[in-house]
Amino acid sequence: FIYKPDSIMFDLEDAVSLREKDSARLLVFHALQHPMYREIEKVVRINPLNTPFGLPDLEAVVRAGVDVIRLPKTDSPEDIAELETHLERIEKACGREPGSTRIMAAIESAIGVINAVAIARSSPRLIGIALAAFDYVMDMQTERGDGTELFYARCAVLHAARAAGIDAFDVVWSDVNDEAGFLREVELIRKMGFNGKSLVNPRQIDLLHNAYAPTQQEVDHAKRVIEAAEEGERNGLGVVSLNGKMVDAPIIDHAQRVLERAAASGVRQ
Ligand SMILES: CC(C)(COP(=O)(O)OP(=O)(O)OC[C@H]1O[C@@H](n2cnc3c(N)ncnc32)[C@H](O)[C@@H]1OP(=O)(O)O)[C@@H](O)C(=O)NCCC(=O)NCCSC(=O)C[C@@](O)(CC(=O)O)C(=O)O
Ligand SMILES: [Mg+2]
Repeated sequence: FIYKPDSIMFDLEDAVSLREKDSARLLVFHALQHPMYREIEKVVRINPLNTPFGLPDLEAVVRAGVDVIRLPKTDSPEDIAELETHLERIEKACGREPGSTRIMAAIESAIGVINAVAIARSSPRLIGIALAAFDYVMDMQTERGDGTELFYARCAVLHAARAAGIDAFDVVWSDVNDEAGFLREVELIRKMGFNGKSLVNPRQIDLLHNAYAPTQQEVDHAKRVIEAAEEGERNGLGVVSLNGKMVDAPIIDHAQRVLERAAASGVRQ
């Protein structure tokens, strides 16, 4: 995988026309079992369970070894409970370890945003919740713009994820040729605290990883914080100072996170 994505997502929902739902499902069923995808986290966006395609999608991809189900248009914790009931049954039927299929809930409506906390806390299978903008702005009777239209939804989804201890993923950026616009949006969501973003094109992978990578300056500072903290500990001090600034537990945690992110994504270019 030359692009080094964190995971790969196969879509059976809105990127697949109604006439091609069955053939797409079969393709994904085989792709999931291909050795090429053995090492990477495999996500499948199934169709909603209130359509004729949702359950056949689930039956096929769980048997084929999917890692994470992305449930589109999640409006309530009951949607997750329904998915879980089916997952338990299918895992048992095909001999998969119970609970091993994880869930990412995509929130795409006003009611989904309102219920974000209940959704995020509804299952131990949830690895994260994602905001999906295009359906959401339709529901809100507005349109995609500079992000003002997503202001409340982003805050709500992010807080729900944090309160539940799971990841939060931002919306897709669909104009793949507008690199500057993509980077502006990435900068905003990184500062807000999102763990990342759903992507639609391989050209976006490196840009996103690079924007999330800490700068050399941040890495150097994090190392000095850790050194100062270690020295403080040797001297029995709870709080130490580095260049006149207080270094205490949250600052040390932050420094450790910067170093972890550098180990995962390198240093920003
Ligand atoms: C955007 C574009 C048409 C641009 O085409 P272009 O042709 O200009 O792309 P190029 O860069 O020229 O391609 C260079 C090379 O990369 C290959 N390549 C391109 N894309 C690739 C890819 N995704 N995966 C692997 N490979 C890829 C390509 O095959 C070529 O390979 P090669 O020929 O070998 O050189 C194309 O990317 C694309 O279709 N993306 C997927 C769209 C998608 O997934 N939509 C559904 C999810 S959103 C949604 O539903 C809304 C939502 O529901 C969201 C939510 O729920 O979050 C809501 O409500 O908001
Ligand atoms: Mg959608």
